[in-house]
Amino acid sequence: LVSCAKRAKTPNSELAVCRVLLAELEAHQDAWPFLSPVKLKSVPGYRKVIKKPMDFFTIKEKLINNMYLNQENFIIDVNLVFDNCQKFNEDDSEIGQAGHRMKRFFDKRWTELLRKQ
Ligand SMILES: Cn1cc(C(=O)NCCCNC(=O)c2ccc(F)cc2)ccc1=O
Repeated sequence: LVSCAKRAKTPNSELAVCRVLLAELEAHQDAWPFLSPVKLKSVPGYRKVIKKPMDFFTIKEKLINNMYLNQENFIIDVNLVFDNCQKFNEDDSEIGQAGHRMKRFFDKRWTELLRKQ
């Protein structure tokens, strides 16, 4: 028998993992700084320092509107949230600490979910 070709992951099954993971990020107790876009008018300097703002609500919108072609683009946006946070906030600040905890959580869950696929 010819061995069946490795089943290609269809984009929607790839993105299903992204939806699961985003829901877990949003439910995390340290998610509060990232749930909505940083208010550029009320956070002095943010607009100048952070060239590509990103947040979990925007990521959810992009998932719903099929703006991610694959998991990679989703991961890039999630990491943008954490990279922006590290750039703008001191490591020992409230928001800086939340960002480090959220990044550790994301990295752990992503590898767990990917190993399962
Ligand atoms: C990532 N980042 C966030 C802020 C920031 O000021 N973010 C808003 C905090 C206030 N938002 C809340 O407290 C909140 C939001 C939603 C919710 F469901 C419960 C509480 C500033 C710099 C920065 O780099």
